[in-house]
Amino acid sequence: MSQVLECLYHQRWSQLDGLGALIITPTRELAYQIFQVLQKIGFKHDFSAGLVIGGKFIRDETKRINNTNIVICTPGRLLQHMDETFNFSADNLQILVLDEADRILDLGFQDTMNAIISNLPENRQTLLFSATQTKSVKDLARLSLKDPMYVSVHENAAHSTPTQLAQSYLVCELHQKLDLLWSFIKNHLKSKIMVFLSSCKQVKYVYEAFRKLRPGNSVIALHGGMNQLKRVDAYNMFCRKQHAVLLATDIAARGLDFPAVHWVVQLDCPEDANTYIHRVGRTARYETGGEALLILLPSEEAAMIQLLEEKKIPIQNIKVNPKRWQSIKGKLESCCAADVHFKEMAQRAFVAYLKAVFLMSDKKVFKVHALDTEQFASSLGLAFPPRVRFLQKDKKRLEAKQVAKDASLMQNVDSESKSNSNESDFSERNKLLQIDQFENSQNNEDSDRESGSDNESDNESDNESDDDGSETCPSNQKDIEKDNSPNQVTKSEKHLEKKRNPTGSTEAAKEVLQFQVEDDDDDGDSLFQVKKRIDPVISDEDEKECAVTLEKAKKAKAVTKAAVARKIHKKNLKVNTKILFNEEGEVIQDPLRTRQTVLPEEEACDGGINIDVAKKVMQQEDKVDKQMFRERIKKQHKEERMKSKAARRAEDARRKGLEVEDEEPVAHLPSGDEDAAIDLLPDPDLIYGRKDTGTSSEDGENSSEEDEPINKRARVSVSNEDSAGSESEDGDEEEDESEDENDGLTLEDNEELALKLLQS
Ligand SMILES: Nc1ncnc2c1ncn2[C@@H]1O[C@H](COP(=O)(O)OP(=O)(O)OP(=O)(O)O)[C@@H](O)[C@H]1O
Repeated sequence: MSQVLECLYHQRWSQLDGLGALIITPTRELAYQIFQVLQKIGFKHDFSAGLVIGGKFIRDETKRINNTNIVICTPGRLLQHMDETFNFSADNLQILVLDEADRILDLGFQDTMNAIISNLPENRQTLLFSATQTKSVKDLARLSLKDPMYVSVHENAAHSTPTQLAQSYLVCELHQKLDLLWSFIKNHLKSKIMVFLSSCKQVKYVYEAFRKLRPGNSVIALHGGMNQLKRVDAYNMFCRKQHAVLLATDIAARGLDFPAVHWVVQLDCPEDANTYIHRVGRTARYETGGEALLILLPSEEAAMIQLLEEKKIPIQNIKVNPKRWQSIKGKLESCCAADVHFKEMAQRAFVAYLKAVFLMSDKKVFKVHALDTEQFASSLGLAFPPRVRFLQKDKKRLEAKQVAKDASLMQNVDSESKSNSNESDFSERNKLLQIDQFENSQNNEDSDRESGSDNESDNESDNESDDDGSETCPSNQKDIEKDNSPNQVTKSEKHLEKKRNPTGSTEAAKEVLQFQVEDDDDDGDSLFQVKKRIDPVISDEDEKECAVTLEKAKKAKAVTKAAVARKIHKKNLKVNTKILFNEEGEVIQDPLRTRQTVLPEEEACDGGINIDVAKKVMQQEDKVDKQMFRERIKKQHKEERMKSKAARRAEDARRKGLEVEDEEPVAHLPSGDEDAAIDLLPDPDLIYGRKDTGTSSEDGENSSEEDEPINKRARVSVSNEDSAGSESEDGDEEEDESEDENDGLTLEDNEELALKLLQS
């Protein structure tokens, strides 16, 4: 860090010069820690510095990154800025620092780092730091280093780890690991302990389990599946605590400088000796002391210890004091029974561990088929081991290999035993059993030599390692059980069965409760999650039926209206129609639903739809609709009028008897009001129309449209009358009465009456 500050200071670097130093780290925590150190030691400088890591708001960074002199970052986020941030330039870069350089340059970051390096100027100083530095020429070439200088602290030292670090290992079975950890924590309550596990899901589960069981020391979790704020919180909390337990994945293995860590416990075996060195490096830092404990499985011990010795790591074997042993298996079982989420976490942890072991490249150390999965599941509190598909597939692959070997051997045996053709099935079966046993013992020897051995072969290796190692392993009993277990017989029977029926159904399909494994994106470290699935026990017939139904369901397409219409049209099907009947049983024709227009062009269309003709038909139909609508409204109005007229007449008759006052319209005329008088004159149109409409209305026929202006005019006159002070009711009466009057007058009478009125 001081080198970076010094370099820029000597060059009189200013904010206007842009990016001068770039520090890249593999984890966010490490970047955060370096940033904190930079703040401490560089606060008197004028340089601007920025922490550019994932899990933060990129918009804030985008605004500032162009004016930042020292950027501390993780590779992914830096590349994102290089790709997306306008004007981001590293052209003036003076110094590039790769912390934990071997990790940064390994396969996981290869593409990202290549892209980043291609954006950097070649003339720069490059500093690589790591406790396990890469000397790979290929890696150095990628960085375009000229005359690189290698500086090492431990190059000629007797050991590659600090002398003040006490290192030990103990061997225990997989199903005893959690009890061991619990016992260890309970016996070191005043210590600051870091515990390394191989996957996020294991960290999650163990954290949750210990949170429930309360060991008496603070338990903190740190893994890649947590959001950034929680990660920073966990980091800071563990830094502050005098004694606590940090459960972590390898994101905490490198570079992090937690103060005064007493113990580093590696509950799961590190992937290689380098990872071991980085993990134990979290304790015994600078001049302080510390202790490291490595937990190994019997199947891991020999190969791992050999790797550590090759790396000059002094480590001694220790044994557990059985008096201090505490088991939490029962408690975990009850937690799983009480809390389904906890149980699911246990299932995920189970699968994640197996996956981690399965994916390890060093098959001499990591033998996934050597693991006793049933006991492991039970130690996590699970009643049944979840189904792990990748393991099953791998087992099947190995079994198929085995069967092929058996078959070839059987052929030889058959040819030899042709002379004894009268042998019974029973003796043949016995022979097969013997051959099987012979084969197994052969394979055991082979698989001990090979990496990724078969599970059947691991009993012996277990025995060997038990002899070497832990007191806690009840291996003898287990082996006896295994020897007498139905598995051996089942396997030879399976061979026989397979010989008879090579395509026979799998036993796995008939398990009652199984789980399937799927990809999981939310976790950085592990890729799989457990999904609960219940496979009912089904007969072959049911299975066939199911298969047929599924096949049909797959073939069936979604039915659309258009598809139905096409089908109807193709098959000339007649669609159902709705017919209404009245009480007499006659069909009620609904004119709105029947089409009125038939065009000759339409008949010429032979199937299909002619758009132009259809338009014409629609226009015609539209006219018909309008006409029908008008008629319906008129009819309604007329009915209303007739009703109100009848009501008024009845009222009038009640008041005045049957007398009709002829002079009434004139009597209501206001004197001197010419316009009003003219308005009140009988309209010839009205009179003529009245004659027609009057009769027609009497006949119950619809009145014509021309009635409307007449009525309007009559209404206007009434309103004028109203404005002159007369009662509206009377006006209405006048209109109606005049109508009645006019009905009895001839044209000549009306004309005469009009002239008289004009003269007056
Ligand atoms: N000269 C020094 N004086 C006092 N303390 C120092 C000195 N150098 C380093 N330290 C302390 O030693 C500890 C480890 O230092 P640092 O983190 O730089 O080591 P490292 O080699 O980078 O470790 P790692 O390989 O884990 O990243 C830190 O707590 C740091 O403060």
